[in-house]
Formats: sequence, structure tokens, C-alpha cells
Amino acid sequence: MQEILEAVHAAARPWIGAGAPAPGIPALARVDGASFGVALATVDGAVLGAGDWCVPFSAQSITKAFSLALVLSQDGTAAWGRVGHRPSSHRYNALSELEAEFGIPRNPFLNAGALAVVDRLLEITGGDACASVLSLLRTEAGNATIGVDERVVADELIHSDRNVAIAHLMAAFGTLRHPISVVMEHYVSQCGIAASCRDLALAGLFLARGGLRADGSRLLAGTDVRRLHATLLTCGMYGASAEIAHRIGLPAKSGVGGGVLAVVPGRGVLCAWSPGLDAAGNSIAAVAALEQFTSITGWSIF
Ligand SMILES: NC(=O)CC[C@H](N)C(=O)O
Repeated sequence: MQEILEAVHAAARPWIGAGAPAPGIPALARVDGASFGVALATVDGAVLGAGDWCVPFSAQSITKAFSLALVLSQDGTAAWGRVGHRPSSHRYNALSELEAEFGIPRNPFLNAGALAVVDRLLEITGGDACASVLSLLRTEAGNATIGVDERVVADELIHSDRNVAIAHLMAAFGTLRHPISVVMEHYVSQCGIAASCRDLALAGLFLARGGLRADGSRLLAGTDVRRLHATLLTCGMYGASAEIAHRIGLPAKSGVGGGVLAVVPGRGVLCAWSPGLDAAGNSIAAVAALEQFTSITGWSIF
């Protein structure tokens, strides 16, 4: 497997540096565009990687899968009453679809959907939404040093007009229960969590284990894991989700920090990272790496 990850790194090399950093978060644009890492954590306890696989980067929207898992663990099927599970062809921070659909976000991985999930998580945790996501990541990854990059958070709060507009629109429709400033603070802090490919692959293993955490306790029921996987496959890579399903064939979640997390149910979790993004907001080199990995190994849900 180590050789395969090295081959994946080599195959991704022509794509490293391609694309652009996320617009509107200057701290992300300062990350070295030549960075690349890929990690694999397996259900039988192996964790390995290539390139910058132990370097922390801004997890951004990858954290949306973890906050959703926490809400699903509490609410189960009822979670889907506040947020849909249909794909969107709009950008992750679009407003028009939300207005047309009466303030109910299409899916939990759009910014609107993630704000609705954070709003519910604030209720569940008694106001500690971001801390609960951080704690889940730290415990599952076995790394207490995973933290929030406050420079990224500060930059994002300065450039948050669009997300604040989304929150106001949802508040106008009655979708949010907490003050907009509180929801925004927790959402942006959650997005600002910095973790490495290694950390994220380990932290996501409960998805590959059918909902079981590292200590053997159950985080999610089987039905909720299945629904989370289906939503990742169809919505996790934004407007490019169908294209990515075609290329990689795994439930996956990207973030504008350049990371992509992909789950191989029953086998393990992959995380690839490289900062350059395509127009949909997905890392070009990370997607190329995951495509190469599934082509070599045949690990796919199809
Ligand atoms: N796609 C992403 O990773 C978007 C997250 C980013 N923090 C935002 O709100 O715009």
C-alpha cells in the first residue's frame, strides 16, 4: 500500500500547483501551492501516507461531514427535516436557490446547509458546536493538538458578507434558531479547524466502520451512515459531485483549503490535499490523486 500511495503522489505531480486558492480567504492564499499530501487509514488499524501527509491545513468544508454526523447521532432521520439531501448545481455559497426554496437548504454541504446544521448542533451541545466538532476530530484522530487556525477565522469573518447574507435569508424564513452572529462564529471556527491528511483520514474512520468510533462505541446507526454516504456521494463535491462519483466512485467531501476526504466503506478512509482549486472549489491535484488510487486498487463502492 505504501508503494501505491507513492505512485499516487507521482501521478498527481503534474496537477500540483494547478488551479487557484479559495477566493475571499487571504490566509489560504498564503499556503504554499506546491504542497501535496495523501493519507490512508484502514479499518484494521494501518495508517500511512505520502508527501505532506502530516502537515496541518485548513479543513474548511470537510468539517461539515463531522458536524452533520454529530447532529445525525442525536436526531437520526429527523435531522433531514431541517436540511435537504438533494444535489445542487449552484456554487456552495449561492443565495438564489435558497430564496427560491423558502430558506430550506438543499443539502448539508452547501454553506446554507452547514449553517443550519451548526444551528442545530448549538442546541444539542448547549452552545458548544465548534468545540464538539473539534473534540470528535481530536478523539478519533488521537491527536489533541488539532486546533482552530485563528488567522483563517479572522480573515473569513472580515470577508463573510455572503455567508452572513445566507444566514439572514434563512433567519427571515425561520430556519435558524440562534442569533446570526453566534451561528456564524461557530461555523467559521469549525471551517478554520486545521488538521493533516493523517488526522482527517483517522478521524473519518467511523464512517468506514459503519458508524463505530475508535473506542468501539457507536456514533451513528447503520441507516444514518448509509444516508450520510449517499449525501456525500451526491452532494459532497458541490456541483461536481456527479463528475467526481464518475471519476473516483467513493463518497467524498472537499474543502476550499484543498483537502478531499473519501470513504471506502468497510475498508478505510483516504484524505488528499493540495491547495489549488478548480472552478467548483475542489482541489485539482487531490481529486487526481484519489482517482489514481481507486483506479490502481479497484477500491470503490461500484
Ligand atoms: N467550500 C468550502 O470549503 C467553503 C467553506 C468556507 N469557510 C466558506 O464558508 O465559504
